[in-house]
Amino acid sequence: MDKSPALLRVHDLQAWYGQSHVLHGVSLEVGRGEIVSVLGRNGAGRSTLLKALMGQVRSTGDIDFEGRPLAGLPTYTIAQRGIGYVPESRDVFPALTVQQNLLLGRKRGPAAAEGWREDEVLALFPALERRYKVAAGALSGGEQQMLALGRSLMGNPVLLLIDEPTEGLSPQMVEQVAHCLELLRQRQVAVLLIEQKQALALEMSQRVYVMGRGEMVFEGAPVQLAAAPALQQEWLAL
Ligand SMILES: Nc1ncnc2c1ncn2[C@@H]1O[C@H](COP(=O)(O)OP(=O)(O)OP(=O)(O)O)[C@@H](O)[C@H]1O
Repeated sequence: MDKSPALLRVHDLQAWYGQSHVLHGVSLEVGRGEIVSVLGRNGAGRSTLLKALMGQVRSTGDIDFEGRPLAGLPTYTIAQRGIGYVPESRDVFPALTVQQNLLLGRKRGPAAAEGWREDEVLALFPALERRYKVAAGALSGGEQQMLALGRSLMGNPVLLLIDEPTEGLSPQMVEQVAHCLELLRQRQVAVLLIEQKQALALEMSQRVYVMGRGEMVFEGAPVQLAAAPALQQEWLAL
């Protein structure tokens, strides 16, 4: 398949919560500037995959980013290497204002001259601009999700791991997230996306993985998945 050279290479990733073995040898690649989605039913292990990449759950396996190993490094160092992470949990500092949250995002990622400017991030998410001086804890859930995404851009990531960015958002905000993904693509920021809205994920992605019970069960182009109804029925239908 035609794709850019791998930016992220994961091989035989296993992960556990206590005694519970959740990832059973996951392998995947993300090319430089590539948007890749991981689809699956609830509980398939997609969020755990992102957490394992960020060093937040007990795991084994090889993880190489820009040709250097990542496994075993602390989350802070992984972020400094250029990987941004937007978890499902609306990860903002509630007592700090929108502005302060965005500025903290700048400190999380690698220092670089060509980072996202604050005004560019605010232009993407007008609700944040309107509430610039408001404490993040007073924002709606959807606005907090926008802020978490905006803050991760401020860290100037090379690769963004995004977990269900559109969950619970209004249609207008979903459009803003889609526009954000489009800009990431244009700027050659790679994305590993978990997205429950399958049509959106397929539209935005160059490649798709499907996960089932802690393993990858499909890898291919969105059109290949669309042409595989039996596979969709087995691993994606509710
Ligand atoms: N903190 C935890 N402790 C124990 N088990 C967990 C924990 N978090 C998730 N699990 C279990 O790990 C498995 C994978 O969950 P995970 O959240 O990665 O799935 P997912 O594909 O992201 O689906 P969802 O959208 O429901 O989060 C599930 O069986 C889930 O119950």
